[in-house]
Formats: sequence, C-alpha cells, structure tokens
Amino acid sequence: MANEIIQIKDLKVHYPIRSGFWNRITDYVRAVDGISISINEGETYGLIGESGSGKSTTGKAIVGVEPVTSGQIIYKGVDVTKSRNRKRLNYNKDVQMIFQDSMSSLNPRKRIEDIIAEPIRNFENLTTDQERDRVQELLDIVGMPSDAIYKYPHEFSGGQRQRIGVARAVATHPKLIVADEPTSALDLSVQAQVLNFMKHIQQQYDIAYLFISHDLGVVKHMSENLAIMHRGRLVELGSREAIYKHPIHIYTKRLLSAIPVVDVEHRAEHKKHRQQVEKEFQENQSKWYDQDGRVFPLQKVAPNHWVALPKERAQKEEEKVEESD
Ligand SMILES: Nc1ncnc2c1ncn2[C@@H]1O[C@H](COP(=O)(O)OP(=O)(O)OP(=O)(O)O)[C@@H](O)[C@H]1O
Repeated sequence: MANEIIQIKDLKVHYPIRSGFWNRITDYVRAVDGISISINEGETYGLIGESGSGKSTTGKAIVGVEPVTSGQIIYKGVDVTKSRNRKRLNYNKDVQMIFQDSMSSLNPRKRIEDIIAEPIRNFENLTTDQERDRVQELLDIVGMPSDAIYKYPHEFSGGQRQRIGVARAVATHPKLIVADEPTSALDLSVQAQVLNFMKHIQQQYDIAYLFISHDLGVVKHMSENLAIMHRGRLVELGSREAIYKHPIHIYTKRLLSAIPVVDVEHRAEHKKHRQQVEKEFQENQSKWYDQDGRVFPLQKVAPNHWVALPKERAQKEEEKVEESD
C-alpha cells in the first residue's frame, strides 16, 4: 500500500458574516465544510471545482496561511493544525505552495535571487556562496538562464514567472506542494510546458502535489487520484479511472462535459451532450443535493470511488458500477 504523506480529516473553514449596529455574527460562509482526503507520497492529487467551491481555501488551510475552524491535518501522524506541532515537525519547510498569479505572489521589489533564497534563509544556514549556488541550480532545473538572478519579476513572461514560483517552492526540498491553479493564467502552449517541468521536478525530488484546478482537462494527465469539490464539500472522490470513465455525480459530469474537444468532427455532438448535462444539472438538483441545497455525505460505490449521495441511491449506483465492470 502506498504511504500517505498527509491526511485531511473533516476539515472546515468558516468565515463569520457580521451585520447590524453591533456588528454581530449573523451567519457563516462555509467555504470548506467538512472535507477528508489522503495524499500519498510522490503522487499528484487533483482537487477540482468551479470558482467559489472552496479549493483555494482548502489549499491555504493545508499550508497554514488560513486558520482552520475544525478538523485535522495529519502529517507524520501528528495534527499540524496546532502551530507548535508545525514548528516541531518542520512542516512549513516540508509543505510549500505555488500560487495562480505569479505577478502578485512574487515580490516586485525583490530580485529573483532574493525571492528564491527567501525560503532557504528561513530554514537553513547557508553561506552566501552556498545560497547563490543553490539558487543557480534551481533556476537551471526550471530552465531559466543564470543571469535571471539579477532581474526583477516584471522582466519575465507569465510562463517564466511561474517557473520562478516553482523554483521558489522547491527550494527547501519539500515533500508536498499545494499548486493552486498554477497554469490557469498561461497560454495553452505555455501551460503544457509548465505542467511538463512540474512533472519532471516531481520525479526528481519525489514531491507530492495537491493540484488545484477548475478544469478537469488540465489534470487529466497529471493526477492519480481526484476529489471534486462543490459548495465547500466533496461530491465525488476516487481514482483517475473512476472519475473519467465512470463519473456518477451530475456536477462531475458537468465539469467533464466542459472539457473542450479538439476533434472538429465531434464538436456538434459534444455541444449537444454538454447542453443535455447542463439541463439535467439545472432540473434535477433535488436528486443530487438535500432540501437545503447542501451536498450529501460521500458513500462508497466501488473500491476507490465515493460519491455524495443519499444511502439508498448509493446502493443502486454501486450495482451499476459492478455491472459496467
Ligand atoms: N477571507 C474570506 N472571508 C469571507 N469569505 C471568504 C474569504 N475567502 C474566501 N471566502 C469565500 O469562500 C468561498 C470559497 O472561496 P475559495 O477562494 O476557496 O474558492 P475557489 O474554489 O478557490 O475559487 P477560485 O478558483 O475563484 O479562487 C467563496 O464563497 C469566497 O467568497
């Protein structure tokens, strides 16, 4: 059995909504509302959902930049939602993040050398020469010219800045990187390049990725396991094969139907299918969500496949999956 690097258990991140003269808390935004996933060493785990579903908040809670309302994040057998445990385990060194928008995540006033060296300075005691060698090596790995160290972020293209973001994230030799839509701001051709070298670096350093995206097409060739997130909860969870070949939840089907087809011959057919799925999604919400519009708990329908359904319905889906296998 593969070794788990991290386990997220019933994670909740709720933001208070205040109103009225006394500015009292009147409700909460349930950005993340009880999600549980396990990521294995060296794997890419896809976390997919449309805008506002709670993916970024999940990622930020995992790296510790967003406070957790409840639940556990288990790393090396210890709950790291407590900051003293994070310190003791060197968690902030082992778990890094790559952000979607490299322009705002890289400090525009700092040279690339200082940007990449910053996490190294936080966790290691290197001499200036050793530090410069490490930065040069990292730039080399992500395919950037060595004179890049003297430059500033605005002197690079979006794709190059994203590479610098990756170099910075791998600088401390982390075990897990939360990659929050790392390619969504890039052109298609540059997207493929960045994904390829992220894969390359993963193999070189044995890094696990939590790969966050709104696009099931982007993670198709990256992820071994996937979790589909909607309204702060998971609607479907499982192996790549389960999600792409036997999607069950209407929301997963809707995300899959949004992947554009390259093949001109099948475009009209695909458009029709997409409209059908959209219609089903709009008309049958009551079958897939409870009376308050909330996502049901996950039920197991196959060995590595869980779907958010009421229990009695899960039984039927389980039978269908068995038949199709
Ligand atoms: N600091 C905050 N205070 C209040 N609400 C917040 C805060 N941060 C996020 N939210 C809300 O939480 C929900 C989930 O946001 P989140 O950014 O995690 O979604 P997402 O799936 O990553 O979307 P996107 O891809 O657009 O970033 C949204 O409704 C958002 O408005």
